Amino acid sequence: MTTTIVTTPEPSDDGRADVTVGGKVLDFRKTDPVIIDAESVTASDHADTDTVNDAVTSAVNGDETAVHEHLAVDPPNLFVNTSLDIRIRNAANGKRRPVIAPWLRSRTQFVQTAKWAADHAAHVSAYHAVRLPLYAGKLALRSPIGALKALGHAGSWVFDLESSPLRKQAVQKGDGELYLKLTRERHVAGRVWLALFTTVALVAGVLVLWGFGPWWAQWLAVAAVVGGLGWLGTPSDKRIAGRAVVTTKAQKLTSDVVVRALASLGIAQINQAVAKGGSGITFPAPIVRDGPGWLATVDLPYGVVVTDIMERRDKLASGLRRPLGCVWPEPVSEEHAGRLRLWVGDQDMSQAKTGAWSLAKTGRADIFQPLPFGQDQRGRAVSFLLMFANLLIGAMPRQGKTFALRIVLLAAALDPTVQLRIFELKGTGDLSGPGEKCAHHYGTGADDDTLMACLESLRQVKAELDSRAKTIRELPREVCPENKVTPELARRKGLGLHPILFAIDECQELFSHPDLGKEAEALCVPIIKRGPALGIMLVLATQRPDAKSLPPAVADNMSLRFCLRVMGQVANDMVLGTSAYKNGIRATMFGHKDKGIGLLVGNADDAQITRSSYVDGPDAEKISDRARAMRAAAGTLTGHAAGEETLTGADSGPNLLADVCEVLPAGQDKVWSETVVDRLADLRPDVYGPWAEQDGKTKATQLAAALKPYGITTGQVWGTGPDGKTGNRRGITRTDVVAAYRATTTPRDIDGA
Ligand SMILES: Nc1ncnc2c1ncn2[C@@H]1O[C@H](COP(=O)(O)OP(=O)(O)OP(=O)(O)O)[C@@H](O)[C@H]1O
Repeated sequence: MTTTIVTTPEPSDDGRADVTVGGKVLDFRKTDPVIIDAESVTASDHADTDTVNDAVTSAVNGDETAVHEHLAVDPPNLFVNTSLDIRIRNAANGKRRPVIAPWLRSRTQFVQTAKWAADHAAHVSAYHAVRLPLYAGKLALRSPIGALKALGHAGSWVFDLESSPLRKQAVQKGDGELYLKLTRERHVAGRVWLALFTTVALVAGVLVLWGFGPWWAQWLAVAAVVGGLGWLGTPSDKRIAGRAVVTTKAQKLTSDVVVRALASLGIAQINQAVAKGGSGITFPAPIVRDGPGWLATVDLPYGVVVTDIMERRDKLASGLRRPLGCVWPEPVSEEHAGRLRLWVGDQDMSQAKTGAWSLAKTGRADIFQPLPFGQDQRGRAVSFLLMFANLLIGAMPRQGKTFALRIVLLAAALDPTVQLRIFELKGTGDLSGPGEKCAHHYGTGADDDTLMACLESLRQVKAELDSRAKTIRELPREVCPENKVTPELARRKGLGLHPILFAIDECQELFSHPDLGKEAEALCVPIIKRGPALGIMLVLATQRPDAKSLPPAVADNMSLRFCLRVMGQVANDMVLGTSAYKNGIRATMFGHKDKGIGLLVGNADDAQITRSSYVDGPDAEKISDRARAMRAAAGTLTGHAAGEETLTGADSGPNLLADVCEVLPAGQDKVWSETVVDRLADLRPDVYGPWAEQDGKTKATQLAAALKPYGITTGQVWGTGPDGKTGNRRGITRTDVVAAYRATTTPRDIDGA
């Protein structure tokens, strides 16, 4: 096998030197020769020989044994001068650094940085302030030594002791001329007089200060003298003040360290590759600083896939000599299965300080824009667009599922146009902030009443699907070109297209209920499928992601998924989607300490390791108060938050209006009352079955009586019966029912448009 030796071109200003090989830019950072396997450089690699020759000197070496791949991937230590043309070319290719640092351009980042600087200064000042007596004691103890040193230096200067060795040397060499010259230059007499004068002046100054000076000046003088002498008397290897902040600088990540760590995983192909005569491990890009850590891109030996590395993350961390929470291997999905992106943080992600949630203190959210959610392992903000999507959150117990859900609900609460329906089926009141203060429907507990109320709310939302679809269908094209809810439509008076966020925490309680589970599934599936375009978002959270607790028809159709630590492949795939585990998207890699850290799928091309922002209970209450005030001002405080009970719960039976809406499909505007009753009996035989057992006229009277409290009247309607007979009979108008139903669920118009 032949080997092409490529000498590294001279680096650019920033220490980078780019070589174009095979259409890819290889970025070298060292001046060492780089050896790449000739097989990896195809004919096309040499097509643009001018480009390559500018930077690359190729030579063919027939030595079969020298087939190693060593890319100069380690960060540079030296700045090397470069010729002007290469500098210009590299500058043209290079990334321009911003004229004004990004943190100075972003108000949030500026405030964060200023806050950090103020905090830091306050900490350092407080640290040293409490240690001032200690520092004073140290200085006082060291001041006698300092005084002796000062006298020594002064004596040596006055009597010109520094030149004494030179004079001795002149005597030893017998160089009389030099001796005389050195003696003439001594000026000892002048220095003695100056020293005497200075001493007298000092003594006089001390006496004057002692006799006539104010007390503070006397103490200041004592402090200055003792401090100065103490400083002089401090040994060079000792400090006076301690360190207020100890920085733990993480070890630089180099290719050697990465190869060593990979070799420690016990994977046969890697061991063969790194053994003498093996093909080695290649780095298609240099190891670079990336946020608060290092990023290495590695091409694993043939046959090794990234998932092999991910499932040995703990061993990899041991090989890198870093805490587990610092080591984050990921596949590079757009490349081959053996390309590994390894990010090694300076600090354990679970220990690293996350910034405050951006909406924690001020600001309002817009549901049509990405909602701030957390940070990735590199400290970059992670937000996602919940509008037109559904979200599934899953995890083992106590890993941060409810905290993550709460962030989403608080963000939605801060957009007053969003109607919240929140059911927290654990019963601990974790979501009581947004639930009690802002939600249209709110329930807490796993009892039958709460489950029935949740189901009833779901029925209402399900019934909304048809009425919203009809509303959208009937809107002029220019108003609704995409046939979906827009911010303008969501605010339009009377349209009833306001966004609805339906959240169920511990949804397994509902889905696994022997009587209600099936209906809950039947309601959620169409909401998940049709809801997003109609402005309805479903957010489910569960600690038991299995087929019984989370029906596959529900789990399969969720578009956004956030999975915190889970134990196995089944739970992983249930939350993150089929084959996620096989594709290396594994929330099983998280440990017990990784609270709030999970994989977010559906927001970007690749799964994002994300830590949800931390907002504790008291802070959530304050944010909810803010959101409630916004809603009150916008006139969107409805239902539970406004003190009205629009849910009937188990005892009061299902919602008649929602049910009538459901059995009257869009397009059937006028329907005989007896037909409506028959359909209601089909929908819910246990409730409406007895109504349907009566004759046609009685059925109509029964329905009229039931609808009367809602202001709905019946009238003569032309229609066709099940037997095909047509005629004029008592019936209802669909628009009347929809309008009455909306009056119970729709918040008032936001902007009065
Ligand atoms: N983003 C976060 N950062 C740091 N710690 C967090 C974060 N989110 C949650 N935690 C910690 O994890 C603990 C458990 O969180 P949470 O109550 O959300 O878990 P859970 O999965 O909902 O639990 P359960 O299954 O019992 O309902 C919290 O008490 C909190 O201290």
